[in-house]
Amino acid sequence: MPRAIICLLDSVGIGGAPDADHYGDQGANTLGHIAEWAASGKADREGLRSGPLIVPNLDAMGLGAAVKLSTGTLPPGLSDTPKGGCFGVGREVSRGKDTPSGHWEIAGVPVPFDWGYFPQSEPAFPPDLVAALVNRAGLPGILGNKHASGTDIIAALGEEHIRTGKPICYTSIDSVFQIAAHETHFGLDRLYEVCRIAFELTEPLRIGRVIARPFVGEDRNSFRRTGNRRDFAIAPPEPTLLDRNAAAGHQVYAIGKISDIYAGSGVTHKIKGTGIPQLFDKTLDALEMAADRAFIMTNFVDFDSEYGHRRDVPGYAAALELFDRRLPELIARLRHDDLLVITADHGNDPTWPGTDHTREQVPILIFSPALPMGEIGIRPTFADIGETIAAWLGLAPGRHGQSFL
Ligand SMILES: O=P(O)(O)O[C@H]1O[C@H](CO)[C@@H](O)[C@H]1O
Ligand SMILES: [Mn+2]
Ligand SMILES: [Mn+2]
Repeated sequence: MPRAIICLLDSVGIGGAPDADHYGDQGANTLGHIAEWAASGKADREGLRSGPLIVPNLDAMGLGAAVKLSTGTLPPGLSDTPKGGCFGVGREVSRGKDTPSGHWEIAGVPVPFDWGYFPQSEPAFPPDLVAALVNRAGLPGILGNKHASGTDIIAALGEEHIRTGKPICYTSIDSVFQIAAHETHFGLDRLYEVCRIAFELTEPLRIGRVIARPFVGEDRNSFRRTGNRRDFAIAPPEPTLLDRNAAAGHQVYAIGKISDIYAGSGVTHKIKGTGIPQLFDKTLDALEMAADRAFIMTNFVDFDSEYGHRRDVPGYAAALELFDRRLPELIARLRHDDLLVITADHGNDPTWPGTDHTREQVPILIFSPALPMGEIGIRPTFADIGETIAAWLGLAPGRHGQSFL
């Protein structure tokens, strides 16, 4: 009996989105640029990695071929002849280049509305929203109130936050309201409670997520965000693949950020984890436990949060190489009729200006011992991924997308 697994490499885009220019992202190519920089020695970091990007296992599944299909150019060091599985390219129809938009569409539900966003001007948040938050959460005020990189703003305002007890509120070009606060000086539970109130206040503005960003350390040189991040997210507007599989009585394993991204909907087994090695281990554990017709989905967030937003090319390259080294362990554990999909939700080109996501197409790499090699072309919506898995698991077709098998 079949099972299906998605390893979602958060932000590992492969360029080529036809609407990239609407976002100022024409030419962005997360994977392609990392490979180029690595090949020219610009992704070297002592003690971490050096030289060309080494990802033979992803490449054997068609990563290089997918980038070539997406952009017309084969990145240096990659191959355009896969050794197994099916490869293709996913194109997003949802207008947001954010994590929920990408994930929901992958699970069969393109986002039919425009998210709310906060302006680049300062203050970024409407005064009545701030007043309501301060009042309801009993806060002495807030800090930040602007677009920012999360690590930069903690370095800049963390000491003042500890002194004043005012949480640091910031946003980005995504539909987010983020709150950074110290785990002990402010308190983790208090931070979550402030976020819960903020979520109630921002939901009518169609803000996709309120994100708790706890950190530790005593000064700007030692502040460090912890794994206790929590996302308070709007629920998808229609039943996703997760809901459909759970409603059919089958298991749905949500590993890492997945449960938060779908607001817990359709999740039967929520598994926490941080960092690529641990998330990989949890994926192997889930595969061990998973019953027939189970769906397992893991979000590997570090590509995005630790390296893409931080514009850290060597770090991103090393993370790809780490994932690639582990991949054979997963493939070796697949049963005959298990289906593995490796894909991404958007781009976050670490060579691009700024610190935000980039509008890109994504790789779709599919492997099953039961599946012959093939190419599935450029798919007009990420929802084709969800429909393929739905068909594989024996679910009725959904409203969006088509199976490519
Ligand atoms: O700079 P940090 O706090 O990592 O924020 C990033 O993380 C958010 C959620 O993925 C994005 O909207 C982006 O702003
Ligand atoms: Mn993402
Ligand atoms: Mn991100």
